[in-house]
Amino acid sequence: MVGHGIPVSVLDDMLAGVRRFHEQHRDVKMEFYSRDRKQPVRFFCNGDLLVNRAPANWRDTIAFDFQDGKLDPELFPETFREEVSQYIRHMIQMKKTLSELISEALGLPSDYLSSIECMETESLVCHYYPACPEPDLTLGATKHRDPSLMTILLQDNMGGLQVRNQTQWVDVPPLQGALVVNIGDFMQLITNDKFKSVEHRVLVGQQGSRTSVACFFYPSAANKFKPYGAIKELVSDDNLPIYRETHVAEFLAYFRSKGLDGSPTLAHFKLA
Ligand SMILES: O=C(O)CCC(=O)C(=O)O
Ligand SMILES: [Fe+2]
Repeated sequence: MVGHGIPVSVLDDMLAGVRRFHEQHRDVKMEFYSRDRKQPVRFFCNGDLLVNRAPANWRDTIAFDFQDGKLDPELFPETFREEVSQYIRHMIQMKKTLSELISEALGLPSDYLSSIECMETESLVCHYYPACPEPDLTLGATKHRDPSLMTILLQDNMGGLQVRNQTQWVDVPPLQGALVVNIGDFMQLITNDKFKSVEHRVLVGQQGSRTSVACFFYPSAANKFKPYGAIKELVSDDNLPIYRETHVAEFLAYFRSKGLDGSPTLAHFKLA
């Protein structure tokens, strides 16, 4: 979908900021290095390394965890503080619009998804995929489905993102000024398969590095342990719930315990 309402310069500034951060000397970035998820701003390499038996992800990431849209900008690296602040404001705006559109597409009142507070918290991850001398031996990101409700993705002009359509991997070519919106597994769970999450991966290139920014939306911090299951209006006697209820804390813990190994998260929550 085209990022209407978001000036292209905001997207370009964000990508340039992400690149600036990652291309600094390692010592500067190490100030933010952490593998502790409790750190709301953290820089790490190959996030999955310690759990995943699949090939390593050829990328570095700086992540920002916003709780209900809030995170003190003082914690952001100065290198792109303004860009992150501006970008997240636009993401929250766009989330509101998409939340209404998705609610309507489900045949529900437009404020339905906002009323159940399922997309109040944002996790913003800013990736850098270095050029790889032997790109056939690895992947930028191994195949996975996002565990979020929805993800808004911004990519630079290098290409490499692919989505799975049945048995084929299909390129998602970069388009300046455009954002990609992915449905995540938690949305599939609450919509009882009406909206399906998309499997995707990122190839690495030999020529030049790639930057991208993914904004994942999750339930409000206050609802971390609130059970979510199939939306009542979407189930009936001939359309029974497919998955058991779960809360986002459990869902993410399960997702993280297996890493980006490509195995389906939702299978674990399926009712017999
Ligand atoms: O870099 C990309 O285009 C995709 C990143 C991604 O899939 C993720 O962070 O979950
Ligand atoms: Fe993803």
